[in-house]
Amino acid sequence: METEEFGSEIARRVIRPRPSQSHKGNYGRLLLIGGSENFGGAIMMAAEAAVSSGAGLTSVATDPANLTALHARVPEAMFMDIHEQARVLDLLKKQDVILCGPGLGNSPYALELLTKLCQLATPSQSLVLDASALDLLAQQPDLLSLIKAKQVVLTPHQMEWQRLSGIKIPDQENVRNFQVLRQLFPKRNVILVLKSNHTHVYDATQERAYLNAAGNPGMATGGMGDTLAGIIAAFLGQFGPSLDAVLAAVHCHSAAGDLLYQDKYLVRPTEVSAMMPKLMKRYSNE
Ligand SMILES: NC(=O)C1=CN([C@@H]2O[C@H](COP(=O)(O)OP(=O)(O)OC[C@H]3O[C@@H](n4cnc5c(N)ncnc54)[C@H](O)[C@@H]3O)[C@@H](O)[C@H]2O)[C@@H](O)CC1
Ligand SMILES: Nc1ncnc2c1ncn2[C@@H]1O[C@H](COP(=O)(O)OP(=O)(O)O)[C@@H](O)[C@H]1O
Ligand SMILES: [Mg+2]
Repeated sequence: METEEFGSEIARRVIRPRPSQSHKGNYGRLLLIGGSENFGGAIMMAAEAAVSSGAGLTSVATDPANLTALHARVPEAMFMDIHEQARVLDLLKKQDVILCGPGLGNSPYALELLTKLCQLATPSQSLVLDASALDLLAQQPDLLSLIKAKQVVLTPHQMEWQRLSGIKIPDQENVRNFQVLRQLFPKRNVILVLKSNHTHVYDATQERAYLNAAGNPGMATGGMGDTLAGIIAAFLGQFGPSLDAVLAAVHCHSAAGDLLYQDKYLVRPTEVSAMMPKLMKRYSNE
């Protein structure tokens, strides 16, 4: 099975100049769910990435311990107490994109909320599942059959994919990944972003595999995946739920990292977010 390499061409195609006649409602309503008391940074980095990548409206359902830091770091984002379940589920209904998982943890409440999310996400919504959400699904794979969302994007690193798919890291090649995706998602409305130093993207609809040409080892820093998840959510909300939007997000995340790596030994995830507006402007004009 062939693997197609992708680079900046996809970002140039997806990211277009914004029309004057537009408002925040046109660029995606996002709900980000995650950030336990101990892992608040993960959902804050995802929120910062989403806002910096052009999301129209970003809400964050997280532990109240993170409220002050979230507002100090990303005042553009709206806060909701993750424990107020009825309010979170009500807010969920009004979203274009829901990202669940960064720093969520694996508490019984996290599993309860993820279960409701799988049940309630509608066919007009996109769902991005990352980090703890993937580990919870590895424990309860039956939840996947509840999902009615239009588009599901899974963003595991290799260890998370091993837990969810049962495929050991050295064996995570194209054919086996597609076999598991078919089993987990009979409707095949899923895109797998399998993260590593050579991130691959698997589109289950077309059964095609793509290889990200950009990226560097300076990006091997905690929070870099949380940042990617926020960028993917923002691109889905703003450019529509498509494979191209996901590929463009994966490319931009790595390309921003490569620009920073030119004169820095390491790349901080928050610097990648800060680079996004400039990078998107450049691609939109090319
Ligand atoms: N500042 C924060 O609050 C952060 C919180 N985080 C959260 O911490 C929780 C646990 O996530 P982790 O990913 O740390 O834990 P995991 O236990 O899922 O995976 C991490 C381990 O997997 C192994 N591994 C093998 N191949 C890998 C690959 N290609 N990429 C990455 N790891 C690979 C590594 O040994 C690594 O230590 C998640 O909820 C996550 O969102 C992390 O995102 C880091 C930052
Ligand atoms: N050596 C590397 N080369 C290129 N990209 C890397 C490298 N190491 C990590 N990355 C990227 O950083 C991100 C790490 O994601 P993840 O492990 O989920 O981080 P976290 O959960 O800490 O936010 C992925 O997008 C991955 O492709
Ligand atoms: Mg991660």
